[in-house]
Amino acid sequence: MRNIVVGSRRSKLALTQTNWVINELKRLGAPFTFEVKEIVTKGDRVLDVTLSKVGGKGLFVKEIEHEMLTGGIDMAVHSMKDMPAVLPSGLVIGSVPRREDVRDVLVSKGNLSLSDLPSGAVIGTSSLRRSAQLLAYRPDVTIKWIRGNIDTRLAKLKNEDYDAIVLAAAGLARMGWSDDVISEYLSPDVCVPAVGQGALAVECREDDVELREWLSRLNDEQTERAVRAERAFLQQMEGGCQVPIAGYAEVKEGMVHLTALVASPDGKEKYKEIVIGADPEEVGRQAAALLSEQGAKELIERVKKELGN
Ligand SMILES: NCc1[nH]cc(CCC(=O)O)c1CC(=O)O
Repeated sequence: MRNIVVGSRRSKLALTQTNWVINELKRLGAPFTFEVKEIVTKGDRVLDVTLSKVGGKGLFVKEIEHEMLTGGIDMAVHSMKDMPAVLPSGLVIGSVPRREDVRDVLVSKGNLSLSDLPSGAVIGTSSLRRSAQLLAYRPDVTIKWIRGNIDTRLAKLKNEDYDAIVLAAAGLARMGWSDDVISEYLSPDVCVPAVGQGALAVECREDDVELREWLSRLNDEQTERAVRAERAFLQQMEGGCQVPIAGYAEVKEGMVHLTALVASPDGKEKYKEIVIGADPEEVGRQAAALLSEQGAKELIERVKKELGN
């Protein structure tokens, strides 16, 4: 029986997601044995600065992809949100399993909602996307950067001077936290989720026909089409991690409904559109074109220049 070596980051979330996929494949009857190989990525080593400053989302997947291309591992499970819009040649996303809750959630001291937090409240996040949208809704709160995995952030909320933090509902659920810790599910109208949020990407070599056959059985077509639209939008915007970008699609009666957003870091400038269509990539490109026309492209160029690249 073929042994599939599955590369995974060492974090509890990564290992949980990896083991979930392995168990699903076993349940479907895949004729493989599985072995998990832990890989420490640059994103895991650099914990002291915001991600946007050290090179963005590619940090969590680059080393894993290198091992896959050189045969050290056969497959890897990533949070879709951490995947750059374009994959290296020779690798594919072999499966997009059914998506978890896509929403961001507020976890606050005293169980207060975003509108009930007092003026000047300190909210912890290290996501430009979240901070821009929080500030757009509540310009009177203070954003304070916070890093570390989900458990670390919850501990920091308890022990440090944060009044609230924002996390992905999906991460909390996968880590086994009860929704009792959640003070408010933020509506996608208030905080548009990140491209790929709540979804997984199972990556493998393009020419691994045998493994792809089994991965395809774990694929959820609606999630896949939604994520394709979001990622096509992300690719067109080419904003990297430096500008707040959000994209969230749903498939309803066969049509892809994409909400796309680009904002300034202070949340004062905001471009947002909903595009509906049958072809995911086309929907993503259309959303990018619409926002660009309105001024999002100029905003991205301006922010890049201000940051000196
Ligand atoms: N930013 C890191 C990250 N990458 C994936 C998740 C878990 C949720 C998901 O898959 O969207 C998280 C934690 C979070 O944002 O709260």
